[in-house]
Amino acid sequence: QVCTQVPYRCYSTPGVGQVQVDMNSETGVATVRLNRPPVNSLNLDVLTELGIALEKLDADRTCRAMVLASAVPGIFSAGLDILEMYQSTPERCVAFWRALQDAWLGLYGSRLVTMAAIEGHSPAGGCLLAMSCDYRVMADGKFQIGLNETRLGIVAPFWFEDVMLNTIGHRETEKALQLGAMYSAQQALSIGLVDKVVPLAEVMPTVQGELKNWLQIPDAARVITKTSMRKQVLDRLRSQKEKDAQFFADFIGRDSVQRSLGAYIASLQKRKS
Ligand SMILES: CCCCCCCCC/C=C/C(=O)SCCNC(=O)CCNC(=O)[C@H](O)C(C)(C)COP(=O)(O)OP(=O)(O)OC[C@H]1O[C@@H](n2cnc3c(N)ncnc32)[C@H](O)[C@@H]1OP(=O)(O)O
Repeated sequence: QVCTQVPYRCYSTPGVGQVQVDMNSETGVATVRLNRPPVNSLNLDVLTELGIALEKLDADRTCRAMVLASAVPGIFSAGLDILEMYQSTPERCVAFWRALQDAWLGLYGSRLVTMAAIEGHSPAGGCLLAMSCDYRVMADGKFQIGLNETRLGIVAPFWFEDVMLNTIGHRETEKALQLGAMYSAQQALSIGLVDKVVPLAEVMPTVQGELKNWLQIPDAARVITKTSMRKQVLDRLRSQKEKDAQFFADFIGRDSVQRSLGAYIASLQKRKS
């Protein structure tokens, strides 16, 4: 559904879609909010919606920037939906992985200025989304961010690794990935995983302020520069998408990986009781 009120255009019905897009055509800035309570875990549907939303914004010539945020308080995104990887079928796994690849290629390769407003926890796939933006502002306090895959007994794929390498460098990435490290906002700031840390209520105003700097730069020059910086990493996945999807399905289907995921799900539930 599309609402036509100017200057806002909504690509989804507010409060209904799992990926809500508000486009302000006066400023050229779109706000994309993940909206899948309780934790914005990324399943096949959300990833497909996100991929389509990014594609539409990229094609919208009035759009110059996108803020990626959450409609769920306290959570940016809990990462990939673990239930998509646990006791699934190989066919579903491949479809799920393709949707993730496409959403990521759309985000990392976007011509728009992209900013992550991290107003909550951001593990694994959530951290990947944030790192794939051009700039990150995170709320100070109890929230954590990082690629924690090894703690689940799974492995961050090479393109997650590439994005982290390009964000925080080789040494920090080696430690972060092996340990499955989760960082507080202040720790994330100190290693360059986020660009600014502010109180929760200041995250959005800070993002809007920073956007002004980015939007002063002529789009064409900035986009050529961004493409040149990111092309190698994008091409590495583009050239082996099917192989990567098949590898994911095979890896996830292993008994040992399924056992690890089962134990991790149980530990999440136990934490609550
Ligand atoms: C070689 C390469 C080959 C390929 C190898 C494979 C590569 C795969 C790459 C993987 C990337 C990933 O993103 S893997 C995903 C990693 N994500 C995580 O580890 C996040 C785990 N979640 C948490 O830590 C927490 O939930 C957190 C996000 C901080 C929020 O804490 P809260 O206390 O607010 O909420 P909780 O009570 O814990 O969670 C609410 C409910 O949501 C569920 N839940 C939480 N996270 C979930 C998730 N990611 N997927 C599904 N469900 C989730 C909980 O179980 C609860 O379910 P109920 O009990 O039913 O209510």
